[in-house]
Amino acid sequence: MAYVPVLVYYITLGCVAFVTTKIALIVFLYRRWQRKNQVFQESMSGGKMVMFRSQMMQYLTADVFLKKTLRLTNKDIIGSGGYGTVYRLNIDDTTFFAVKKLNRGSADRDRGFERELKAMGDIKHRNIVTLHGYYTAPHYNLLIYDLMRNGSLDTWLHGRWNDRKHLDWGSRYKIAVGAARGISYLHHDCIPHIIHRDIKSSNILLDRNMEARVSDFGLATLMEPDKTHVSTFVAGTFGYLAPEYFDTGRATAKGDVYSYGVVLLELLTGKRPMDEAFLEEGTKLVTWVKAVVNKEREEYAIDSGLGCCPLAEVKGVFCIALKCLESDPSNRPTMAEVLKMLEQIKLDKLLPDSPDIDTKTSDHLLINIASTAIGHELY
Ligand SMILES: Nc1ncnc2c1ncn2[C@@H]1O[C@H](COP(=O)(O)OP(=O)(O)OP(=O)(O)O)[C@@H](O)[C@H]1O
Repeated sequence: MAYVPVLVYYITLGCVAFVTTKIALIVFLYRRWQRKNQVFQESMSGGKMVMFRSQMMQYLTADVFLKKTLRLTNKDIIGSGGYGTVYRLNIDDTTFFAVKKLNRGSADRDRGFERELKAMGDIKHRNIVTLHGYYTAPHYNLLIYDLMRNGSLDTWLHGRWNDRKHLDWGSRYKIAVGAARGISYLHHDCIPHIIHRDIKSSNILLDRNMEARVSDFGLATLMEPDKTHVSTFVAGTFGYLAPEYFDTGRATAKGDVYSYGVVLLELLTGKRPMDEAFLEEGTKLVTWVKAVVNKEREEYAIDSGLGCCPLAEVKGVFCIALKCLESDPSNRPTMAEVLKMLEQIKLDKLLPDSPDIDTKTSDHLLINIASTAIGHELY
């Protein structure tokens, strides 16, 4: 009987030793993983540089990177938006990055800011712009992204005449599918799930193969946009915001689906969501397209710059866009469903023959619609 307390003692000791070793092992592995994934470097100007380790970054030291980054000037600017200015960073003849300088520094931020950035750095997907690292300083922050050679979808569709380039139907369809895949990944495959909150054509960037990459995810949550930036309202951009957002102020995955529907309409019609012509007539792109599609006259709304395109596919994408734009969020599909429907359109095309439309021959109709019919009698 005297053996029992001794036995209990040894069993307890064994359990405690086992649990302690496990915890120590987990801590050790976590620390090693952290060291492997990040390179910390203090800068000369009191900031902190963090680079996430990846294949692309393995030959770069944080030191070289930081020196080049801090030497960026106005002539390196490639764009600007509500959150700050974007620069092109050339490391050598073959390695380039895009550096986004956020207007505010880390002085007014809590530690959650860096935690969010690290979480953003973990996300790797072929339809999402990779965040390679960041630099935090008291008065500004820098985010280091992949450089997207072909700029934004917004510039391709609505840039000044000399910036605007031709996007045929094949390219537009591929962009639609790529962007849907990227957003679907954020919504369904990331743990925790991520709501983008600012889906729009200027946040869909195009790589050298014209593959769509979703950018700026997480930024809307990370920082309140610059108050001077008129197109941005709390989080998100006018023209892309789902109607319920104005009532609730809550960003949801279905709100992203709505914004994605607006991007689909831009791809189909070539028009901006808040085109001046619409505003003058007291309407907007979504309302106008809904009216056109209700009358089964989609061909009148198709971008005249599209050239020859398969009408069945185009109509299919109009139909998906309108599902995304349902006023009641619960009637909208999820992004995974949107992606499936888009892919199905090509599969269906392999079955029966679908008629093609040459939008060039109906140019005069499109011009009529755009210039006179918006908001009034459509036809
Ligand atoms: N990774 C990148 N590679 C290449 N160009 C980029 C990259 N990120 C941004 N840009 C360019 O810089 C422009 C400004 O980007 P930014 O994200 O700061 O603002 P935005 O998306 O246009 O507007 P907002 O800040 O209101 O969301 C983009 O339109 C794009 O042309």
